[in-house]
Amino acid sequence: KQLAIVGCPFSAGQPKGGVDKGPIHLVSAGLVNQLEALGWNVHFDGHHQFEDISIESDPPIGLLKNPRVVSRTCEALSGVVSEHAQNGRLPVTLGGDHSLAMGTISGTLKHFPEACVIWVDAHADINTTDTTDTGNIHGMPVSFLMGIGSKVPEFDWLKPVLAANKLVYIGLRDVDDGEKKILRENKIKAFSMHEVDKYGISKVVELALDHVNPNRDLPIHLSLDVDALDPSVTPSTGTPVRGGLTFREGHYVCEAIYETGLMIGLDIMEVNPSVSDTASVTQTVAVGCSLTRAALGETLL
Ligand SMILES: N[C@@H](CCCCC(O)O)C(=O)O
Ligand SMILES: [Mn+2]
Ligand SMILES: [Mn+2]
Ligand SMILES: [Mn+2]
Repeated sequence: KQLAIVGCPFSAGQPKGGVDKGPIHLVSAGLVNQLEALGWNVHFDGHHQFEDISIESDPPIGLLKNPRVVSRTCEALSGVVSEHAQNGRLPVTLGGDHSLAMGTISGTLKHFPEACVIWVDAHADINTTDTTDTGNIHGMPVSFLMGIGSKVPEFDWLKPVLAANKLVYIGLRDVDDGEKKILRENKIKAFSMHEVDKYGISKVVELALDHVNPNRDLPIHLSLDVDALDPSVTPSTGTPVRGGLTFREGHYVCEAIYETGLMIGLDIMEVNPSVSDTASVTQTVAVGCSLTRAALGETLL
């Protein structure tokens, strides 16, 4: 069992400093040893300093902030991730903000074009250049991966690789009006916190898999934003939203996806060790590590 930890100190998809330090905190909390203890052969060749991608100037394009840095970083990340997948290593990307998913998901889908994506998040991250209110590209990766909305030439390298029927959300509770319209128009399946309350998390995971992976024969890319969990569980993140997944619900999702034996890509995103006090940071980093372990085979018995 081979995996590669791809540490991505990156924050240009959103305005808050600190999320670039997420990967460093996760690794220094012992994640490599923890995964080796689960029997994984872990490839970790240090954090990829994508941010040394020198951009002389990166003025906004419309509302979009840092578009060139985000685009070039994701393009480089896509190559790193697909190379690991090519070499039989499961890429585990540690963010960094969620705009990086343009790189991770295009990278894994290059090698596993029939893969489905399970997006665990408080947010849909599917704004387009026309619908974004903030211009923060971490709120937009899914629209770029699906080729929805007006083209942005800087992102021409990213071809539409994700079909609506291969995407499913779990944990949504803070979706912009423009995004709600996009979800409806594209018939994208989403299990919000209302459905989690209504059906319970195990039924939600089963229904989500039934939708994108009915025969349980397609590879799965799990893209997890730690803000999917309640802020009482993962407080140190840039866009916290009340009413999220409990500690156990978050871990159940990861455990259940591991149990399918189909996971070929994992993203652990939006840990921001600069948000909140030390105790909150320590807790959030510890939960990030335990979610990662749960997605990679750690069991309670
Ligand atoms: N929908 C908001 C918030 C996005 C939050 C992004 C996070 O989920 O990665 C925006 O577009 O700025
Ligand atoms: Mn490497
Ligand atoms: Mn997100
Ligand atoms: Mn989010």
